[in-house]
Amino acid sequence: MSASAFGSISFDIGYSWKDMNKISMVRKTHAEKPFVKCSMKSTNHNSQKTVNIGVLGASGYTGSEVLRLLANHPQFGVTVLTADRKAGQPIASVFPHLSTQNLPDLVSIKDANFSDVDAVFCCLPHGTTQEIIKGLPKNLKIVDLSADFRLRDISEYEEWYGQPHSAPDLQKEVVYGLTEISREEIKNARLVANPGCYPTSIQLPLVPLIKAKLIETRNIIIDSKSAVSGAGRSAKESLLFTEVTEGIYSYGVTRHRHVPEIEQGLSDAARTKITISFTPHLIPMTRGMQSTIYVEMGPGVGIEDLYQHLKLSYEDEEFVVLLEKGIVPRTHSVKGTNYCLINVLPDRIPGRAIIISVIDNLVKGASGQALQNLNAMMGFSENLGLQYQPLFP
Ligand SMILES: NC(=O)C1=CN([C@@H]2O[C@H](COP(=O)(O)OP(=O)(O)OC[C@H]3O[C@@H](n4cnc5c(N)ncnc54)[C@H](OP(=O)(O)O)[C@@H]3O)[C@@H](O)[C@H]2O)C=CC1
Ligand SMILES: CC(=O)N[C@@H](CCC(=O)OP(=O)(O)O)C(=O)O
Repeated sequence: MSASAFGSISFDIGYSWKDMNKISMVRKTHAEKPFVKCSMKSTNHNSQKTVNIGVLGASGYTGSEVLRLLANHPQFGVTVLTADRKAGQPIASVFPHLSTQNLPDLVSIKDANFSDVDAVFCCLPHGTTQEIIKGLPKNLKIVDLSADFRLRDISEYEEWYGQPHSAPDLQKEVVYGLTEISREEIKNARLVANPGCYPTSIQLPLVPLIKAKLIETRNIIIDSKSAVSGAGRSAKESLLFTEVTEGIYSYGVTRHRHVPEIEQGLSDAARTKITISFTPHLIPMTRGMQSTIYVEMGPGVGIEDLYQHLKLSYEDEEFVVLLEKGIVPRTHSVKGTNYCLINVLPDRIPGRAIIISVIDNLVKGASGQALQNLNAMMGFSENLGLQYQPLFP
C-alpha cells in the first residue's frame, strides 16, 4: 500500500465563526519530511498522522470530499481507497483536484487490505452498504454516509427503501450521528450512521425547538432545495445539464426516502409521533442546500422565544450558527464549510414562524459531519480538518 504524504501542510486554527476576532492561524510546512505510515497503537515520531483511514467509495463525490478535508487533518492519514468501476485507477485520474496529495490507488473492496486500518468512511450507495459493512473487520470504527443504518425500525427501512435489511444485528449497535444532538453516544460508538443532507438541515433547527415544546408538532411544512451533487456522481438522465440548468423541479413529493429519517429524529425529540410535509427540489447549482421550514408556535410563544432558545442551544457549538436577527441565511455563506447557518423569521400569519437553514450538502450534509463524528469517536477535537471559511462568491 502506498503511503500518503499529504501531511506536508497542517493548520492549527483556533477560531470559531462566533469569535471571528480571535483568529489565530499557524501554518506549519513539513514538506521536507517524508510521510511514514504508523498505526494508531504506536506513535511514530516521524509523522504527525496517528490514525490510518480507509475511504470506501473514494471515486464518488462524498468520498472525494472526505479526501479534500483530510488533507488538512493532523492525525488521520489515508491508507486505503476503494472504488467499484474505477478500481485500479489512480485517484488523480478520477479526481484531478486531488493530484497534489500523494494518495494510494483505488482498489476494489475485495482486494483492500484492512489489516492496519483503524477507521473507515463508508461512502457507498445505500442498498449495497449493509452487506459490505457486515464483511469488514470488527475492530474498525466506521462512519457510514449511506442511508442503510439510519432507520432504527427495520420494517420502516424495508418499506421506504424497498428491500430487506441485510444486517439487523449490526443495526442494534448503530448510533445516529447528528453530532450536536447525540455527541455523547457518538463518542462511544463503533458504527455511526451519518445523517442524510436534508435531515441534517432540518433536524438541527427543529430538534431543540421541539424538545423545548416551543413549536407545535402538527403542521410542520418543509420546503428544501438541493444542489445537484446531492445525487452523487453516477450518470442519470434526470441529472443531465440540459435537464437541470435554468430550472427547478420538485421530486419525491410526499414519498421521499428522507421522510422517515426526519420523522424519526423529530419524534424522538417530541417523544410522540410527528408527521411532516416535506418537498425536496433540485436546483441548478453544484453544492448547497436550503431548508425553509414553516411552523406553528406554541400558545403564548413568540419569535423572540424561538430565537433565544436556538441561540442558547447552539452558543457553544462551532458549526451551528444562529445569525443575527433579520439576516437571511444563504447557501453561498456555507460553501465548502461544515457550517449550518440558521435564522427564524416571523410569518405574516400570526402565530407562525419561518425557519431557514443552509448547509453545504457535501460537507455538513455528508463528509464534513462524518469527519466531525470520527473526530469525536477517536477522542479528538471535533473541528480537526474542518476549519474552512466559505468559498464566496
Ligand atoms: N452526495 C451527497 O450530497 C450526499 C450523499 N450521501 C450518501 O453518501 C453515499 C455516497 O454518495 P455519493 O458520494 O454522492 O455517491 P457517488 O455515486 O458519487 O459515489 C459512489 C461510490 O461508491 C462506489 N460504488 C458504487 N457501487 C458500488 C458497489 N456495488 N460496491 C462498491 N463500491 C461501489 C462508486 O465507485 P465507482 O465510481 O467506481 O463506480 C463510488 O466510489 C450514498 O449512500 C449517498 O446517498 C449522503 C449525504 C449527502
Ligand atoms: C439531489 C438528490 O438527489 N439528493 C439525494 C439525497 C442525498 C442524501 O443525503 O442522500 P442519502 O440519504 O442517500 O445519504 C436524494 O434526494 O436522494
